[in-house]
Formats: sequence, C-alpha cells, structure tokens
Amino acid sequence: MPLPKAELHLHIEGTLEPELAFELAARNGVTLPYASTEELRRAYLFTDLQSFLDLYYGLMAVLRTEQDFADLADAYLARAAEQGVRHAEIFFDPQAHMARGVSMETVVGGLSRALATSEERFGISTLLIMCFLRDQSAESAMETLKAAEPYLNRITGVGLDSAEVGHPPAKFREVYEEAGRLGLRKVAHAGEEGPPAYITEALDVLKVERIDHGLTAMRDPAVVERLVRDQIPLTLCPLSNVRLRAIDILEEHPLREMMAAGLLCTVNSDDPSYFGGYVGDTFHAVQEALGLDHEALRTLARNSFRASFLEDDEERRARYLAEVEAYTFD
Ligand SMILES: Nc1ncnc2[nH]cnc12
Ligand SMILES: [Zn+2]
Repeated sequence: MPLPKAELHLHIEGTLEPELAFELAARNGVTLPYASTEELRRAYLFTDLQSFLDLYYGLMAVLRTEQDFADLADAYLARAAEQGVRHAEIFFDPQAHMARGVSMETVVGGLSRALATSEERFGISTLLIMCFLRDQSAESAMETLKAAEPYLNRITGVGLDSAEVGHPPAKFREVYEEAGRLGLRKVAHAGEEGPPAYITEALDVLKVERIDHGLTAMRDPAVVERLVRDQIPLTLCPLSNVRLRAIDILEEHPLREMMAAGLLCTVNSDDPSYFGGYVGDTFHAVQEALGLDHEALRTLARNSFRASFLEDDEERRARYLAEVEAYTFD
C-alpha cells in the first residue's frame, strides 16, 4: 500500500496520456501531427517551460466534449488512486479550451462529472482550481472569471500558470481581488523559471495562500525567511523541474535543503503524462535521488494534507493525517 498523500499541483490537461490523446483524436475527427503514440512520446524532449507549453497546448486539440473531459479526469483519478492519492486539488486551463470554441460549461461539466463520483470509485476527495494563463491579458483573465461565475459552486480557487518570465503576478492584481470578493481561494505559480521577487509579489499583491513551485526562492535568503516565517506551502514538482531543465539532474534538486531550512514543502507531479511519473513515482524518485528517509517522506505526506484547502472539512483532514501517522513503510 502506498503512502497516503494529497496532490496539490496537478494540471488535468497534463495527465493526457498519448494513448488517450489518440483515442480522443479518432473519436473527434482530429488529425494529430504525430503518426503514433511512440512518435508523440519521442517529442517529449523539452528544453524549457515554453517548449513544453507549445506541445501541451497543441495536444489539447483532442479535448472537445464533456465526455472527453470526464474521461481525462477519470483516467487521472484511477492512476492517482494506485499511487496513494487520497485528496487532489486539480488545476484546469479554461482559456486554452475556450480559445478553441470549447465552452466553460463543457469543461467544468465534464471534469465535475468525473469528480462527483471520485470518492466512491477511487477513495479520492477532490477540489477544482481554475488557472489563468499569465501570458494572456489581464482582461482575458477577468472575462474567464466572469464566464466561471455560474459554476463557482464547483470551483474552490484560482491559480496562475503558463509562461512565467515577463508576466509578473502584479499583472493580475484586479482579477485576484475579484476572485477574493467571490470567495475563491488563491494560489499562483511563481519561482518556477521566474525570479524570487515574483514569489514575494504573488504573496503581497495577489494575496495567494500557496506558491506553486517556489523553486527559485532558494536564490534569495530573505524570500526563504518570509516563506518559513509565514509557513507558506510550496507545491514543488521535482520531475517537472528536471524535464523542463530548471535543474540538470534530480540529484541536484534542493528539496532536502528546502525542508532543512524549515520551508513547508510538498511534492507533486505537475503534468505527469509529460514528465515521467505520477505523484507516487515522484515520491520514489526523490527518495532514491536525494536519499530521503521514511520520516522525510512522512513529513512530505503530512505537509500535503496540512497545505490542502480542506479547511471546511477539518474532520476529513484529521482522518487523512491519522492515516499518514499510522502508515508503516515496508
Ligand atoms: N509547469 C508548468 N508551469 C506553468 N504552466 C503550466 N501549465 C502546465 N504545466 C505548467
Ligand atoms: Zn504547474
């Protein structure tokens, strides 16, 4: 039995496996620019975040109907369950779909249909976090938030993703203020490729409660001190960092140093179909590469539930935490 954990940094579109992509392409009459799943997999040689995003947005062309989004989420949940995930806070990128003529209703409808039965089928509780694409305009983000208003009973929070450098958090001040007025929780990618100042800006200007990635915090001791003082959770994605060349090899990932500094670290998969592993695989990979002992893994699992947005369900959080404490490694 795998260690129980929450996954807090997971783009549902990044769980699209080549086999499902080809199945959906055939179902929807979409022609992919790859002859086979093998050829598609061979294209997963990324040099940076942008080179990944180009392929990731391109492959989304196969996602067209509510059923497609439900199938995508179902496939993720089945794999996550095998990897010990008990709770998942799932990102989605509506602008990438609406730009292709797929409505918010289709996206949220399909995803939430799969999530509605996740607990009984997979034993995984779920929340949805809607991300804005930071390389698009603030106006587009605001329009996206407006388009989501009829569905806010199914959306817990907002996030910020896509190409980071040159798109600082402050660009989205108004849309985050409005999200706050609507009662949404707030997270943002910061410090993946961007400077540590983006992390501070996301906290100060956007008032986010968690930082997605936060890897570059280690370049600025003052930023580390702030994150430690306020116990701001970081949703780290070590396999993603290697595949997108933020670090050269997993052995050089600063996770150990970050935990030792007192940062509230969690480990997540980001886009598991593209980066070589789901979250349980990621735990194994960092355990091996960094020599983490069982107590460090237990701390990461504990942190994942502590950092989750289960505030309205403290009883459930306590139950998950008790599972972590009772877990015996074999
Ligand atoms: N790692 C990542 N960084 C920014 N945007 C993303 N969208 C999907 N994965 C992402
Ligand atoms: Zn991400």
